[in-house]
Amino acid sequence: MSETSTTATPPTGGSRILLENVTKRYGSATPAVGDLTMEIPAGKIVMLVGPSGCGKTTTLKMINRLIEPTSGTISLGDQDVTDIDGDQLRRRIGYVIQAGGLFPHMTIAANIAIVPKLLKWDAERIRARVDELLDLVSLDPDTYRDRYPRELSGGQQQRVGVARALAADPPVLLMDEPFGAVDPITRQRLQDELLLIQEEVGKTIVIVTHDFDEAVKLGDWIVIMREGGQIVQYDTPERILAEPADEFVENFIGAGAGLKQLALTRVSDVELADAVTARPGEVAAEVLERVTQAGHGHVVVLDDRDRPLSWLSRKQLGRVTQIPADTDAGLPVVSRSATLNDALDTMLVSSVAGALVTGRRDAFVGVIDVETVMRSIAEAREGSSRDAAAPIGVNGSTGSGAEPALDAVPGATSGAVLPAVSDHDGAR
Ligand SMILES: Nc1ncnc2c1ncn2[C@@H]1O[C@H](COP(=O)(O)OP(=O)(O)OP(=O)(O)O)[C@@H](O)[C@H]1O
Repeated sequence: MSETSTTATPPTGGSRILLENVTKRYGSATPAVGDLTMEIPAGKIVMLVGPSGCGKTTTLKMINRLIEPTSGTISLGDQDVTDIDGDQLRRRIGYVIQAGGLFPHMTIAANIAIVPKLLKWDAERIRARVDELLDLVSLDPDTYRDRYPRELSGGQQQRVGVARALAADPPVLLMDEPFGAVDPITRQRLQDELLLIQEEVGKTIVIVTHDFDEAVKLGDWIVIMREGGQIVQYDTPERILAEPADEFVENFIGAGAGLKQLALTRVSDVELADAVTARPGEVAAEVLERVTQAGHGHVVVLDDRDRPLSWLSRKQLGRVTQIPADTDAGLPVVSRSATLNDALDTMLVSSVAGALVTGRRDAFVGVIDVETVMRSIAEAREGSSRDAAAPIGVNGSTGSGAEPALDAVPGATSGAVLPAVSDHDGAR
């Protein structure tokens, strides 16, 4: 059983975003963002990282015109965003902020329905869309649609924030430190979920983060910025780790670049093992027979939505007459979008040196064992440098006028990094 997280063509597609010679001054002589030209490829996740105050949020908010650039142009697909009314524009660009930014006096359903209401969708269409989105972000619609934000955990609120941003199916999603306000375990889960959602929706996503590890995990591409919105390096996570552009990037990556490479391989990139499965209520002796015939040591018990409930050994099966419906709270479960790093962490608590792997809506897809992880890590190290096309990212003139395009020559740029351009696929 093996699956892959890579889709060559985005399912619904996002729009390419292009910033051309964009400058933002807030008043002082030094601009917050100076003469930035940057392409965000359609259907990809681009991470903006850099130290506090370097201009990440300013860059992000200029894309949906929450901040107006002092000069330069920004286009979405073929359209200059300054030609689009600000409100109209923001309906076409989903925006997610830390802690979800939900309106406390509105129910979850009403929060998600804000843009569809503005777009005057009829009530039935809105209701259906709200339920569809709650399901997409793994919240049960019947349980959550009528609750208020204060009745949800931080992670759940953040999920609703993502659902709200996706409500009118915008081609672009902007996220400002979306997972900054939740604990590390919830953050890992939300990151995994975002990757699974992206497999379904294929949006163009720009995410601001302080966290380089998050950038490595989520990004098809990473933009490393320094003060003034200066691009220091714009490349794939693999190449930034393998070939940091300079000392600033090295310092930013921090210690353990080798270990961080483990975060580049996902559970979905490796071969998963099959498992024998059973449902609560089945006769234990019959299940034991299946397990024995398959030459396995365990059975995975699944609920009616294929979510794992428990992972029983032959010994445990021998002690019961019927398969129990109990949920094992300590079950080692990992999403298929999780990194091998996450998987190893999870396995440490598992007595069978493995973990159960789940996909969309927490449905069981297979088993990953510790040998597979170790083998994949060794292979990933050997073959880490793949050629991938790099988008444009420079400060200063591109030297080519209106179209600072993919054939721009690195030597023609002033100051920053314009990586080599080759075939445009397969960031990971
Ligand atoms: N409304 C404003 N008025 C004046 N200066 C501002 C304003 N907003 C941001 N700045 C300045 O512009 C620069 C870039 O700020 P920005 O918020 O874009 O940085 P950032 O990289 O997102 O930082 P952080 O990671 O801390 O959020 C900073 O020096 C900041 O002080």
